[in-house]
Amino acid sequence: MAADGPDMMVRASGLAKSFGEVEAVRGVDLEVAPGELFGLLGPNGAGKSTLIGMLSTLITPTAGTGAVAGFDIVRERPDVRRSIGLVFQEQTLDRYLTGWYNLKFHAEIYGVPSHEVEERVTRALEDVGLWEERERLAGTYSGGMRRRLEIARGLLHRPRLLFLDEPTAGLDPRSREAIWDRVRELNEREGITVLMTTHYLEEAENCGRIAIIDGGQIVTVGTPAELKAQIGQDRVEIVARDPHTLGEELRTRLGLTPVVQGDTVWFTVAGGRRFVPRVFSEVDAEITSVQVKSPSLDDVFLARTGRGIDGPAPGGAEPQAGGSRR
Ligand SMILES: Nc1ncnc2c1ncn2[C@@H]1O[C@H](COP(=O)(O)OP(=O)(O)OP(=O)(O)O)[C@@H](O)[C@H]1O
Repeated sequence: MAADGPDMMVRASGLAKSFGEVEAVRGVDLEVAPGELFGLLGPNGAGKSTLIGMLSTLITPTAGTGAVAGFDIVRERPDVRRSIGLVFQEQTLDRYLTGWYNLKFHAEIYGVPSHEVEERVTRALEDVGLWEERERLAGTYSGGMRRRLEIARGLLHRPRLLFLDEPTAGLDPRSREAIWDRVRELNEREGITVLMTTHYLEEAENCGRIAIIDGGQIVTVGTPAELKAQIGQDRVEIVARDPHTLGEELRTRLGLTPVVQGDTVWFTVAGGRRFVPRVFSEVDAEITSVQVKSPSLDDVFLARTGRGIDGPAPGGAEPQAGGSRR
């Protein structure tokens, strides 16, 4: 790595991994710049963990190449490992040690110089807001606190890049928010590059850029705003006294394909706000209220993959190839 650091913190080209018949990751190209807070968004089984596993050198790729912090993920494994912090979904803390000793123990095992252990453990606990709780047994921590302790552990060797695999999965909203506060701080204040996976759409909104991954392939990459802008359509929701009549009028007089749900009729259209006056001038049905909603990441996911993030893959277990739906 050059003294001033690599131009890309993560670079993958055609990266692929098969487990027997299962093509978990099918040729991923990805670039993450230093300082980014980057999210991999995809449903269960999309290949997120396998991709992070390859980038963190724990899984050997079947094909393609990758570099992390400027080091090759196959030929320069120790250098990659020194550059990254890893927080995986499985919990591996010792419940019978205090927060402090969990970190001290880890620092010693992983070769942090002994005269630096105290300072690094202190700093890592402060970084995740657990300094006050350092004397408590990890087993008495809440789920959110344990996850923060794991993040602290991932920071002990001062990595430039932090991989977080579903860091908030299974946590309540308050704990999720606390984790996010810390992740944002680490990213903004400390300049640590963060590559995280999530299947929560609202969390993906917090990332600077996201890649939507489905069926082992990246189907689109961009800032949340860019991805939403590409959809180009707003959702107009109209509550009406007689929604079926309104739906029929929207179809026949304005050429729309509205959906009637209860007392609401909705449709998508480019420039929704500018379109609404036309609805009022063209239809006779009585309208109670109108709402225009900009596209959400849910809409982006639907448009890019053909289903909602929690929905089943079309055609059963076989993952959907992204290409045909772009
Ligand atoms: N060690 C393995 N052996 C066999 N198949 C595997 C292995 N690891 C992952 N897979 C399969 O590869 C595909 C991608 O899995 P992966 O765990 O990477 O997805 P994911 O997006 O991280 O999902 P989740 O959010 O559920 O962890 C799945 O079909 C999974 O069953």
